[in-house]
Amino acid sequence: MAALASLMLKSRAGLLGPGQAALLDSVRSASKKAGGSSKNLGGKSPGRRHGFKKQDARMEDGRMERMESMEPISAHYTTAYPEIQPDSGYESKETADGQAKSPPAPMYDEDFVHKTILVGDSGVGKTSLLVQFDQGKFIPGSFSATVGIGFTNKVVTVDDVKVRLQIWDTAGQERFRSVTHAYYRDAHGEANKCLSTAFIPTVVEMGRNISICFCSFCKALLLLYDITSKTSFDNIRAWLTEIHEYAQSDVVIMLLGNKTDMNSDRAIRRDEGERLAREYSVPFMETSAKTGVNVELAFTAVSKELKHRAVQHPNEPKFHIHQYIEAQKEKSGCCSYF
Ligand SMILES: Nc1nc2c(ncn2[C@@H]2O[C@H](COP(=O)(O)OP(=O)(O)OP(=O)(O)O)[C@@H](O)[C@H]2O)c(=O)[nH]1
Repeated sequence: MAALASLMLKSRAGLLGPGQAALLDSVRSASKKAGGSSKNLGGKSPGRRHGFKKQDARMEDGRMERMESMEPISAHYTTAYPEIQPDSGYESKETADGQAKSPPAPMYDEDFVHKTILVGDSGVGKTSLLVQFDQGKFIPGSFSATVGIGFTNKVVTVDDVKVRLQIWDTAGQERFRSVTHAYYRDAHGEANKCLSTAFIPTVVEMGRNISICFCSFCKALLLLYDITSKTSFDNIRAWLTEIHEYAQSDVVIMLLGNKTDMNSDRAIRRDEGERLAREYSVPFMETSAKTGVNVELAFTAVSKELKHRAVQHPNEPKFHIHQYIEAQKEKSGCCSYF
């Protein structure tokens, strides 16, 4: 509609090109056929809008253009011409009966990519968890440690919207990580320490290193331990300390106790995981990259949290990741905990 107003302004100023003049003519004649006029674009419209006030017609040089040829205060639009729709720039803040209108609900940008990282000691199952989530399979066999980093793009549909995750799989082995010597500059030019950087050995051998600074862009973090490894569980505190020191303060963190299919070799009881998670106020669940238990739920819960943090609709109840996981646990009667 703004485009139409602009066409009419140009028309009055004699600035229309041939194509634009033809377009304006066709809109006018279409409007007439619909029982309206150039003032009233289709009188059979179910929608009523306020707009085309004089201030709407302010020209670039600040002069006001008179708009008598269009209905001055209120006009109708018609659904018979879907290309002619009111745009938000002309929307009034009041409804027809003078009531204040609530602002339009914010839209979630489905093109936005949320960077998510898997961290934890070597061998806890980060790569396996990602493969299970991405491909729905578990590749058994000999363990080969991740070297450097890699990422997988995945789209998760939550609440009918698409949440794009870029999931980074990091190397758990210390020799592939450097925590203390890397810095990044934030949007304000401030130097900040990195949570973790990954060195890719072949590049390092060539005298250079490529480092990825996770804390500068990471929106969510899945922190894993292996329920059969006490060491990996004990190291969670160090990981969380590091995360809290270096990561963005609003990063979504989830603690996962992986390899629940190996219950007979369990070294860490479920309630120990729950207690640790409570201590750090992070959601927790036990997973198995082998059987797939809770793998999807972990990523869905994080996606929902990210989406709700990105945009909160005014009338939407606040999302609580803990409650969501608890509810899913009740639904499935299975295996997710805090
Ligand atoms: N039984 C069982 N084995 C698992 C599970 N997850 C991973 N594994 C096995 O554990 C070993 C290590 O798994 P990875 O996924 O490579 O571990 P990682 O955390 O990526 O290790 P790094 O790359 O060194 O950081 C592999 O032999 C996997 O097959 C699981 O849920 N259950």
